[in-house]
Amino acid sequence: MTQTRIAIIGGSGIYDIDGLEDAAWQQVETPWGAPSDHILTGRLEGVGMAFLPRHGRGHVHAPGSVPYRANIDALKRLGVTDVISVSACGSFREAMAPGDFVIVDQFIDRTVGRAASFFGPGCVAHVSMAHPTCPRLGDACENAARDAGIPVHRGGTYLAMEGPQFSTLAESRMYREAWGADVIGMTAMPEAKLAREAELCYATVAMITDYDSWHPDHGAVDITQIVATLTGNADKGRGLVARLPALLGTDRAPCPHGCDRALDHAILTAPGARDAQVMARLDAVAGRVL
Ligand SMILES: CSC[C@H]1O[C@H](OP(=O)(O)O)[C@H](O)[C@@H]1O
Ligand SMILES: Nc1ncnc2[nH]cnc12
Repeated sequence: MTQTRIAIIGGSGIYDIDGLEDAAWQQVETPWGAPSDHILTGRLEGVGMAFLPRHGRGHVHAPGSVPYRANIDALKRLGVTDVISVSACGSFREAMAPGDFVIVDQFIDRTVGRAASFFGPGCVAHVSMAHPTCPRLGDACENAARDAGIPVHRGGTYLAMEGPQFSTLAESRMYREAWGADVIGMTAMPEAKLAREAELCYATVAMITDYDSWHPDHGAVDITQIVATLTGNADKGRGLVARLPALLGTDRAPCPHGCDRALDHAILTAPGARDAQVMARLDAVAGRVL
């Protein structure tokens, strides 16, 4: 039986978590460069935890320059089994109001130019992204949010835009009306793709901060309002995280949805045709099958 290790990737406004026993910020090196920051490790109710601020402490990484591959590799290297990605998001639905949380289950990837795979020439792999988030982890996030009294919606499609500018009104209407997206952010892709390649269970918790620009009563997105909403929701985020260890437990059975076996039939490059240098970089991410 594997030991559970829960990672929280903190989004905008979340640069630290408190309450960890044996807390220490650890520097982790990866073949993909340095992660966004050192990683805070420790234990919560006997369960191993790791916290990584996606934009770095002080918010130094823009959505397009977050080192997504290094971040996921570093978490895998630390023995993480489950990744909960927390993201400040705009909402395309009246009912998903600022202050609410949405447990996202689908993504539309509109990012461009970000390194979106650990694989490539020398070792080619294709994983399924049909169901990009882990329902078991989604259950834990939903239950943790409900226990903490947070208004939570289960299921939603996250439109990942490139940014850093917010959407035009025409884009906002298109994403909402024609594409059926529910929330919008700038960072869940390629993070979710990389987590799947690294065989990690992954869930996104969208913290709604605004109505983007489509809503006739709310006008354009305003970063001041976003930050105020985020600050006001910090306790909710803490409440959700605090409940996760009890819900996930210390011993982790294989994922019933197969997230931890995503590479079983994914690698196409014949063993004799694989590039040794490329293979060396995949030691943490794909070591189980290489
Ligand atoms: C602070 S508004 C825009 C910024 O916030 C979100 O970041 P994260 O997903 O890391 O919480 C959004 O994706 C943008 O990067
Ligand atoms: N409206 C919005 N668009 C993109 N990212 C966001 N993060 C928070 N609000 C957002």
